[in-house]
Amino acid sequence: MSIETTPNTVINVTGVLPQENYDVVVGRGLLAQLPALLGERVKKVLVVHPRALRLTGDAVRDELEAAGFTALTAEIPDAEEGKHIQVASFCWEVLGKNDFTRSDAVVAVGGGAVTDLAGFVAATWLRGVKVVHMPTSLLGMVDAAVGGKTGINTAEGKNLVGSFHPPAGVLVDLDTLDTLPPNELISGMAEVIKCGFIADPVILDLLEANPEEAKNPRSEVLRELIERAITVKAKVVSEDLKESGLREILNYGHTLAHAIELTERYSWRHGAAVSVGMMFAAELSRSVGRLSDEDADRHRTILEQFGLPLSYRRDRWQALLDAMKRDKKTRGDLLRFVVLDGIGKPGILDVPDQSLLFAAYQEIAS
Ligand SMILES: NC(=O)c1ccc[n+]([C@@H]2O[C@H](COP(=O)([O-])OP(=O)(O)OC[C@H]3O[C@@H](n4cnc5c(N)ncnc54)[C@H](O)[C@@H]3O)[C@@H](O)[C@H]2O)c1
Ligand SMILES: O=C(O)C(=O)C[C@@H](O)[C@H](O)[C@H](O)COP(=O)(O)O
Ligand SMILES: [Zn+2]
Repeated sequence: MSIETTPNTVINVTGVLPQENYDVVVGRGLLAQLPALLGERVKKVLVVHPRALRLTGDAVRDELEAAGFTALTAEIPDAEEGKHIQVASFCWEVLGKNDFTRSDAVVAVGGGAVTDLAGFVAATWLRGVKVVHMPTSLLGMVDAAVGGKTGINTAEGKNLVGSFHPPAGVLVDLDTLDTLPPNELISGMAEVIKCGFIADPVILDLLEANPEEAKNPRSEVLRELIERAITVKAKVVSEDLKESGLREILNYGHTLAHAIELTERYSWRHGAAVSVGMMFAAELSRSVGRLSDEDADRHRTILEQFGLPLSYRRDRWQALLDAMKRDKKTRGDLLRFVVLDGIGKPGILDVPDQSLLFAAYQEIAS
């Protein structure tokens, strides 16, 4: 009798220099690949994980110790609480007290908040050490762990401090999704849906045809969705790591989303905010005649199908506008939005006239 196993999928990301190329491996039981990925030069490894993933973090540390590394763990606060300068400072202290050198490494085990924080710590320690991401949330797998954006939040907004620091590799172990709470899976689905709207319409077809399977961590449908979304992201960041143009499309829905997250003091899941942000971007695209009614309405149907939020408070407009002025795509007084000219056809809309934004917001305000 033979046990059938699906082979791992490897998606390559091209770096600025050939030695900066890396692989995103998608499969099951991938922990054994970590030592080789870190390489022989690395002697010490800091495994960064949140409280909720203590057992997984310990398992990673034990695997590394067994392979001959000196490995230690840093347990950080959960979710957005972890993306804080004091948490980065705590990690720097651990690295300093344990004499981590430029040939040592950081491994992130957790959702997007952990990969953002650990990536930032790796980017800044001694001006840059190796980082490997082991994302454990859907959102981390399809988005945060790939592409090298790292960062923390400040009192003024989301991800306002950070750097581009691509990982040496990403291990997307689908087994970790078994313990992910369902609402977190739905949050990650918003970024999958985003990839469908900006680049890969097959994602939307798959979601519409298989809504239940898409939510099943063990299904082949979810695996295909994950691989397709990673492929979208990998292609974009391979062309434009530092967001000088094309990469802005990955920010579809995010201008309003980040403003909502700040206004809600990070009590909203990132994907939920992105869902409302995409509704807004679709309305904006429709209002300037760039997106058809049919394509704009498809946002509502798909997002609703997954129980993602579609609207936000009418009375918060001024606070949202103030926060959006600090979005990274803003240039001086000019707010800029990723819009759609059709499914899979993203573009940029410069908005000097705020009444246009207010009108689009009225369409999604509740
Ligand atoms: N750098 C990027 O390119 C990029 C892209 C997208 C999002 N992000 C950032 O990622 C963050 C959102 O990521 P997220 O949605 O993964 O949030 P998260 O990291 O806060 O994780 C969500 C929750 O799920 C828990 N969790 C994660 N994996 C688990 C598992 N396997 N089992 C049980 N619990 C688990 C976490 O402990 C947390 O409570 C945001 O800060 C966002 O800004 C960054
Ligand atoms: O990778 C990117 O580029 C993205 O925009 C992906 C987004 O999903 C992600 O939330 C990212 O962290 C947003 O970046 P920011 O530069 O707007 O903070
Ligand atoms: Zn995002």
